Amino acid sequence: MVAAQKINKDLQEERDKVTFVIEEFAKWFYGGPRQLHEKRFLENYILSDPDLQSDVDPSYLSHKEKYEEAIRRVVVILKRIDKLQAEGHKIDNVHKKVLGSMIVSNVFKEGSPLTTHIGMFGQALASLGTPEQQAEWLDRALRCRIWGTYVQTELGHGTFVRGLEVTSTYDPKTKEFVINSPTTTSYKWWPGGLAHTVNHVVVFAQLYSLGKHHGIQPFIVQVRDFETHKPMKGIIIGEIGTKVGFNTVNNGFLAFDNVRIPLKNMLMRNSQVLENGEFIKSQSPVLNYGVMTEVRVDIVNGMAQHLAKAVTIAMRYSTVRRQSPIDPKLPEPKIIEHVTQQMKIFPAIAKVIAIKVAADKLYNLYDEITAEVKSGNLSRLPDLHALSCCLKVVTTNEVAQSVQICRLACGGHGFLNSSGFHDIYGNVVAAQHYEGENTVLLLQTARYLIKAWSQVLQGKKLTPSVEYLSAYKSGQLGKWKGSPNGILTALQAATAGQIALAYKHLEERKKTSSVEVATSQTGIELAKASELHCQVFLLSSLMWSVNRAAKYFSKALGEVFQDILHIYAYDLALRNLGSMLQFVSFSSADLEQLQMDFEASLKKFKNNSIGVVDGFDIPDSVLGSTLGAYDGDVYERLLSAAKKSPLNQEDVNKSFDLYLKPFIKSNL
Ligand SMILES: CCCCCCCCCCCCCCCCCCCCCC(=O)SCCNC(=O)CCNC(=O)[C@H](O)C(C)(C)COP(=O)(O)OP(=O)(O)OC[C@H]1O[C@@H](n2cnc3c(N)ncnc32)[C@H](O)[C@@H]1OP(=O)(O)O
Ligand SMILES: Cc1cc2nc3c(=O)[nH]c(=O)nc-3n(C[C@H](O)[C@H](O)[C@H](O)COP(=O)(O)OP(=O)(O)OC[C@H]3O[C@@H](n4cnc5c(N)ncnc54)[C@H](O)[C@@H]3O)c2cc1C
Repeated sequence: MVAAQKINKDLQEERDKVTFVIEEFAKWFYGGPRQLHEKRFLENYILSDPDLQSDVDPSYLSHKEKYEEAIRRVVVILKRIDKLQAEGHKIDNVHKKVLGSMIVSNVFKEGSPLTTHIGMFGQALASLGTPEQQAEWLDRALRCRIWGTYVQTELGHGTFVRGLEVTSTYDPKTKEFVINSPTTTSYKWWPGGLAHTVNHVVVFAQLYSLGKHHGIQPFIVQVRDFETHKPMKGIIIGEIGTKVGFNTVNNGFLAFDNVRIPLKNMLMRNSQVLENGEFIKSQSPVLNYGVMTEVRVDIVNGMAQHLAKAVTIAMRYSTVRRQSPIDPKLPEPKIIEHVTQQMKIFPAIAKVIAIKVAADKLYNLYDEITAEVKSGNLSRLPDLHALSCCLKVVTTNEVAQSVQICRLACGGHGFLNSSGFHDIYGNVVAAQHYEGENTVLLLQTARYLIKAWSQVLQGKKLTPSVEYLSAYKSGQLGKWKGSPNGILTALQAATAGQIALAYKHLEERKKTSSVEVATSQTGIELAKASELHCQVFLLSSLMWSVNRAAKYFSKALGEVFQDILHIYAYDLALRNLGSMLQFVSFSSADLEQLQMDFEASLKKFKNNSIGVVDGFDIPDSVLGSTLGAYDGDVYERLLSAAKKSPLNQEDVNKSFDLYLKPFIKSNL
């Protein structure tokens, strides 16, 4: 298909310079040839459905119409998936990821009202429900015959889950729970799909039984009638209004007026209530937080894909766009020739790879540790929690910033909706808020780091992700070397130094305050330490992966990975100089050299930059951008998109006769 396209000649000229086989890179990026093949098959199979070929640009629709169009598209896709499965094509986890983050993000530019159904409601049933409960609800949920969402946050509390107000009180006489929202602040608020889409919820509420409080527990509640879709008795439900993005996610509010549900509707894989009201405690209260952990892991993977879209747009546009002669005797260059443009885009390309590699490692860790937890071994759960929290934060923050930079790198045209940046940005910044507020999650990782430092002080052995703290304590880190490996050790020294300082100040504060107050007072340093620890993880994972690539891939691709690693490491070092200067000794010559090395790495990568974004393998139908299409036909696309504006469907708008003309006349 691509071969038949007429390609912009500047873009072709740059593609001709690429030194590696793009297909080899794409296979690596998607986890292997099978996965790449399946991804392409699914994208093509779903997006070619005639009912998705509508010429309607949803950004011109009203809020209500956008939702209705999103639901229409949901059903088209669900039918398509049903057909595929009926033909014997198994939808596995790989496909779910593809569906979740690529196709869905383009078909539903502002998010899908069913993402939390698949990603959270289904997951809650699978991980919190007993086998009997799964038999009753899970299969129907997976086949989308019931729709649900994950209802935790309230108007008054999102972060502090233990502070939620909705109550679930067991009535042993009727063997029912009574779910109630006692105050305005106890209204459930935010869940995706809640407002007008779902008919079930997994709701988190404070459990009371036989007059005793047993903390936050999950319950399944039907909120709308199967036939009429009207709210069930005692259910007050609606939508929370327009947002910065995510406008088709149908986020809702929900209150319960003493709603009765049967005993079997408490999800009892972990804790249980017996018929007589007796409460059986789970192995750990945090087992009920498992769905949040899983989604944090998914978010990291999603961030690599969002940024891949943004850099594909910025890179292709920068190859097609010509502006401002560099040498006055020569024609205007492609804007990618300006080194400042390379400085904006190439580190963002490197970040896609670093985040993808970290997400893969996190998925592996998630799978290993979840299997251990299922067999009753919770010992490594804190490792997973600490890593998933800080990675969720740092990747959402970094990607939000990089998407902005890519948008700005496209000049004025980047500000058009048709460029695609607006929707990518809306989806990314939403993730800075949801699934745990970013500062709060950094502080969770910090708890782990402080414990690790205390173990170092006691001479204990640490888990691999924090082993560098022992190396710092024994004076092995802190000498500057300008290689990626040297940057990693410098960053490790800065992180360990920051943790040691936070620990010291925490201990000092503990002399006059409680642990909790002292921890809160030390929050700024703790959050900084977590952020740095995450950067250490990202860089060390990338180094590990690039070294591995040298063994498994062609020499040409191995070199590209090396170039990417260098750009990533130099950029990271330059951005974190302040933190490193406190704990590592540099000369001004070292810093001058770092800047020169960074600039040289941009130059070295330049010829392969277009090849890498092509290797992200994002078809135009998924990218949805006038600036970033494969053929580089930017100006025709901009014009054609503008012509579709509803305002352009008539020569004169009625506001002229209604307002402007009378005004001009009245002032004569
Ligand atoms: C056609 C369609 C096809 C469709 C196909 C579709 C395919 C779809 C594919 C799927 C794609 C999906 C993509 C995503 C999209 C998502 C969309 C948006 C979703 C947004 C959802 C949300 O937004 S949903 C609400 C999230 N709301 C939070 O996120 C609250 C944060 N708030 C807390 O999470 C707790 O409140 C907080 C602070 C920890 C304190 O909890 P607390 O007070 O109980 O505990 P403490 O702080 O006292 O901690 C006590 C000890 O527990 C430890 N610990 C705490 N948590 C732990 C944990 N999780 N695991 C282990 N350990 C944990 C801690 O480390 C301490 O350990 P230690 O004592 O040893 O230090
Ligand atoms: C787009 C979107 C989709 C969502 N989807 C869902 C969903 O499907 N289901 C669901 O249940 N929820 C959902 N949520 C809710 C979301 O999970 C919460 O908004 C999020 O966890 C943050 O909690 P909060 O709003 O209470 O923030 P707050 O905690 O009120 O944060 C406000 C400020 O207070 C600070 N702060 C709070 N506590 C601390 C602390 N301990 N230490 C230091 N600073 C602190 C924060 O850092 C922040 O700066 C969604 C939210 C959004 C935006």
